Amino acid sequence: MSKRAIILFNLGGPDKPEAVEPFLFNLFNDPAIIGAPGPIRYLIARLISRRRAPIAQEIYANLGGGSPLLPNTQAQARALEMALTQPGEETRCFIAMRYWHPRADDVAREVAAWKPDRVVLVPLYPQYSKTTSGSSLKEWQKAAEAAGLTAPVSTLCCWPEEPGFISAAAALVRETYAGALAHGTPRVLFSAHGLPKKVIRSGDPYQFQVEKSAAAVVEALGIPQLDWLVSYQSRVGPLEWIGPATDDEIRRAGQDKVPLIVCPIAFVSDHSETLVELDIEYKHLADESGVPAYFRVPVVATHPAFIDGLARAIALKDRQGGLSCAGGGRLCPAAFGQCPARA
Ligand SMILES: C=CC1=C(C)c2cc3[nH]c(cc4nc(cc5[nH]c(cc1n2)c(C)c5CCC(=O)O)C(CCC(=O)O)=C4C)c(C)c3C=C
Ligand SMILES: [Fe+2]
Ligand SMILES: [Fe+2]
Repeated sequence: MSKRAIILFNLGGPDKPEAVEPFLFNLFNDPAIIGAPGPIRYLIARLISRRRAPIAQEIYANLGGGSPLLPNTQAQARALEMALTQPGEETRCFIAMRYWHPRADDVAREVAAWKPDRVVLVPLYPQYSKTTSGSSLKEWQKAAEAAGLTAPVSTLCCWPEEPGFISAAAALVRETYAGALAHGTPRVLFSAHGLPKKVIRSGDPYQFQVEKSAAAVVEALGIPQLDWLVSYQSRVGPLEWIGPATDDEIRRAGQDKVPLIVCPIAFVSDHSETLVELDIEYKHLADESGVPAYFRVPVVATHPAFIDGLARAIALKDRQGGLSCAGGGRLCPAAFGQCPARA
C-alpha cells in the first residue's frame, strides 16, 4: 500500500489569551510581512506585537479567548482525507500553521516519521500571495530539509477558480441572496483580506486572483444585473492598502439604502476575520450607517462541493507532479512575477 501525505497550510491563530502576543510576534517577524533586515525586523516585531496584543486580545475575547482556525482546519483535513481515499493508497492530511501551532518544523518531523511515498503541498488560501501561501511554502521547504523528508513533492500553489470552490461559494451566496430579497435588491460585496499596495506593486498576484474568484462566483450565480463588487478588509499599520475598503463600502450601502450581502472570498474557514470583523464589527457599522439589512455568507468550510473539488485538484496535482496552479500550468499574466508557477 503506498502512502501519500497532504500538507495543508494556513495562517494559524492564538489558542489562548497568553498566545496572542507571541503569535503576533511570529507574524510581524516574517520577512514576507515586514521586509526589513533581520535584527531591525526583530525589534519592529517586538514593538508592534506588544502594542497590538491588547487590541487583538479584545478581538479574540469574542471567541472565548482564542482562534477557532485550527479546529475548523482539522474538520477540513478529515473531510479531505475521506474524499481522497482510494484503494491501494493510504492518504493522511497534516496541518502546518505559519504563525502558531502546529508549526512546520514539528509537522515535518511527524511526516518524515510516517515515511510517505509522496507529498502534496496545499495552501488553504484559494488565492496566492507571497505573504500567505508563499511564506508557508518557503518555511516548509526549510523544515522538510531539516527533517530529512526526501519523498517526491508536488505543490498546488493556488486554486482561485477551482470549480468545486466556486460552486460551493455560489450556492451559499444564492441561499443568502434569496433570504435578503425581502428587504430590497441586495448588493453583494466580496470581501477579501487586504494587502499593502506595495506588495501588489512588487508583482504579487493576490488581488488579480481575488477578482478572478469573485467574477467566477458571479458567473456561476447567473443573476441578471447583479449589483456586486470586491472590497478589502482587515487593514493594519500605516502603509497604504489596496481598496476599496470594506468599511467604506458598508457606509456607501447605507447612503444608497441597499441591503448588503458580504461574502468572504479569500477565507475558506471561520476565524477572527469572519466571526468578529464581519459578524460583529461590520454588522454594527452597517446598523449605524443605515444599511437596511446586513447578511454574511457562510464560508465554504466542509461544503461537499468544495471538499470534492479541492480533493480532485489535489489528486490531479499528485498525478502531474511539480508545482502549478489548479488544473496545471500558470494562471497569472507575466506581470505577476511573484506567482511561483511556470507558464
Ligand atoms: C488571505 C489571507 C490573508 C492575507 C493576504 C493576510 C495578510 C496580512 N495580514 C496581516 C496582519 C494580520 N493578520 C491577522 C489575522 C489574520 N490574517 C489572516 C489572513 C490573511 N492575512 C487570517 C486568516 C487571520 C486570522 C487568524 C485567526 O483569527 O485565527 C492579524 C491578527 C489579528 C489582528 O491583530 O487583527 C494581523 C495583525 C498583514 C500585515 C498582512 C499583509 C502584509
Ligand atoms: Fe492577516
Ligand atoms: Fe498559482
